[in-house]
Parts: sequence; C-alpha cells; structure tokens
Amino acid sequence: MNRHDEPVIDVSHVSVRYPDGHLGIQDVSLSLPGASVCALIGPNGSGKSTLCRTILGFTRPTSGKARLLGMAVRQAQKRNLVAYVPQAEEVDWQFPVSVWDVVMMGRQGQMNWLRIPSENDRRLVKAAMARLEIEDLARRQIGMLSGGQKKRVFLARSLAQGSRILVLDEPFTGVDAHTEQSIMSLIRDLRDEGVTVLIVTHALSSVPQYCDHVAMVSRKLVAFGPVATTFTQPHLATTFGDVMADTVLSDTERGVCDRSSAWSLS
Ligand SMILES: Nc1ncnc2c1ncn2[C@@H]1O[C@H](COP(=O)(O)OP(=O)(O)OP(=O)(O)O)[C@@H](O)[C@H]1O
Repeated sequence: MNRHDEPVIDVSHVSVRYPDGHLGIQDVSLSLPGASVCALIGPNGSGKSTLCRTILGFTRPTSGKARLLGMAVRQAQKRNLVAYVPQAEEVDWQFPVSVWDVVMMGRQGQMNWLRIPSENDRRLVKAAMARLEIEDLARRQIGMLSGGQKKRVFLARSLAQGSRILVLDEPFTGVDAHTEQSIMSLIRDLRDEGVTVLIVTHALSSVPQYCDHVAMVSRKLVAFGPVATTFTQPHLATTFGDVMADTVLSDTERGVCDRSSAWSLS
C-alpha cells in the first residue's frame, strides 16, 4: 500500500490524443492527497471526462502516466481500489437488471470465480442500499427509476465496492436539491473515512462549499490546488471567461448554491 506522503491520485504530464486526431487533454499534471474531495471543472469539451477516463484506466494516455496509491492504474483496478459513478448517458438503462443486481456488481471483483455472492457480499450490499435509502427499490428494474434514484443506485454500487478512490462524473445532473445535498453529505462522510473523491461537476458555485481541492481544465491544466487559494477570479476567468467567473463568484459570495449557473454550463 502507498506510503503516507505519497499522493493518492498522481497524474504526471498526461496527454491524450484520440485515434481520429482530436486532442483530449495536453500535458496535465496533478497530485491529489488522500482523504480529500476534489472538483474537476471546465467548460464543455475541455477534457474533464478524458482526464477521468485516464485515471480510471479506460483511456490510455498518449504520453505521461497516471498512478493511483503509488501503483499503476491497472493494478489499482485489479485490487478494486477505484470506484466509478458514471454519467447517466453512459449507462444502458434498458439492460434487464434490478437495483439489487447493480449494487451487487460492486462486489464482483472480490467474489470467487463462481461469482456466487457470500453472506458478507449480501451484508455489504444491504448496508450500501440502506445508506443511500434505496432498500425499498431492491427489486425494481433500473430503467424504471427517476434520475435521482439512478444516481443513488450507482453510488450504492461504489459503496459496496469499498474502494479507496471514488470518481463521480457529473453526479448532480438531473437530481433535485435534496438529493444533491444528500450526495454531498455522503461524499464528505466518505472523505472523513479516508476515501479520496474526484467529482466532475458543472455546479460551480457549490465547489467552495463542498470541496477541498479544485482542478480547472481547458485542455491544459489551468490551475490545481486548495479551493481557498485556487478558486479565484483570475483562474475562473482563464477557464470560463470573465462574465462566467464574476457570476460564479457573486453567487458563491451570496451563498447561492447553484442550480442556475450549473445548468447554463451543462
Ligand atoms: N472518443 C473520442 N474520440 C475523439 N475525440 C474525443 C473523444 N472523446 C472526447 N473527445 C474530444 O476530446 C475533447 C475533450 O472531451 P471531453 O469529453 O473529455 O470533455 P469534457 O470536459 O468532459 O466535456 P463535457 O463537459 O461536454 O462533458 C473534446 O474536443 C472532444 O470532442
């Protein structure tokens, strides 16, 4: 396991160019410490998902490398150290599986080759569903759920996995204010339990309230660091333009959390 002084997510000079020639990200480096919540923000097409997919091992960097808990991404994945809550569009909601089955998928990497859930697997799945308040949905087909319920199911799956790193791609899209609050409170609890959380979000004025670190991207890394010193007008203006930076900062100062500017960007 990693030494205490080692970053949990360590991205070093990563560039991704897709096979059709499109540049995803260019020369991005950041080191995220353990037990922290980091927002990954930037306009549409700025490379947020590309960076996440590289950290998750779904996309191979053209150059540079990512390491998780001091090991190669693939090795961390094999050890079930990374969990992922995808964007709704990435999921096939017609796939005929129940909520229980989806949450149990979080245990698959730790089952034996027969893939028969143990008593411990069932206990962890039940506990994850209870924590997300979705026990009563256990037998429902996933396609029949609301947007907020779907998010809760995938969060429960990642809880059942019990990983040290959690990556969430736009967890607040399509959820109501109550679900947004409960997702954030769960994320902070997980952080306090030692989990490192990376959140791709367009909910910009929520960032100072909920996150410890922020990474701003515009193909290249514009800025990365503690929210207090990094979520500033100059960095926001470089990433999103002056008007958006001023709107976000005035919303943040007034404590407006943030449905309007979130939706106008997404
Ligand atoms: N599979 C792909 N093939 C080719 N180009 C891609 C692919 N995926 C992303 N891109 C390109 O890479 C760039 C970064 O895209 P990415 O999806 O990482 O941005 P994003 O910040 O997550 O955007 P959004 O906020 O719209 O989700 C864009 O120009 C996009 O068109």
